Amino acid sequence: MAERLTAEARKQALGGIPGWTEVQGRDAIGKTFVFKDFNEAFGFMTRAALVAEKMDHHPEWRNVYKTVEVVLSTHDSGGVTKLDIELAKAMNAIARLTPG
Ligand SMILES: C[C@H](O)[C@H](O)[C@H]1CNC2=NC(N)=NC(=O)C2=N1
Repeated sequence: MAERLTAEARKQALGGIPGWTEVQGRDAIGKTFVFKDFNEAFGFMTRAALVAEKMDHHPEWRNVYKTVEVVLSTHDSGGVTKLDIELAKAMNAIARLTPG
């Protein structure tokens, strides 16, 4: 099982992934992506879902029209691990290919 990052390691990792912040009240990270329209938002989710499934690491997320709210946490470990950081980076890379 992946190990939870220390608060310090989490903070440092977040510094390298623009837009991601700590979720208040739980050991998780989050980002709200805003795209041009629903098509772009859902395209992002489709691409991200394929990566998540390949990683066997799955997001908590909510889509309303062109906005996708994402929360990442490693449920098996009860907090943020390197898997969440990897998926967050992958999502940022995918979002760059999905113009908002
Ligand atoms: C059995 C399977 O590998 C686990 O349940 C995986 C699936 N996807 C997961 N996703 C997330 N975000 N956290 C997990 O702990 C997790 N565990």
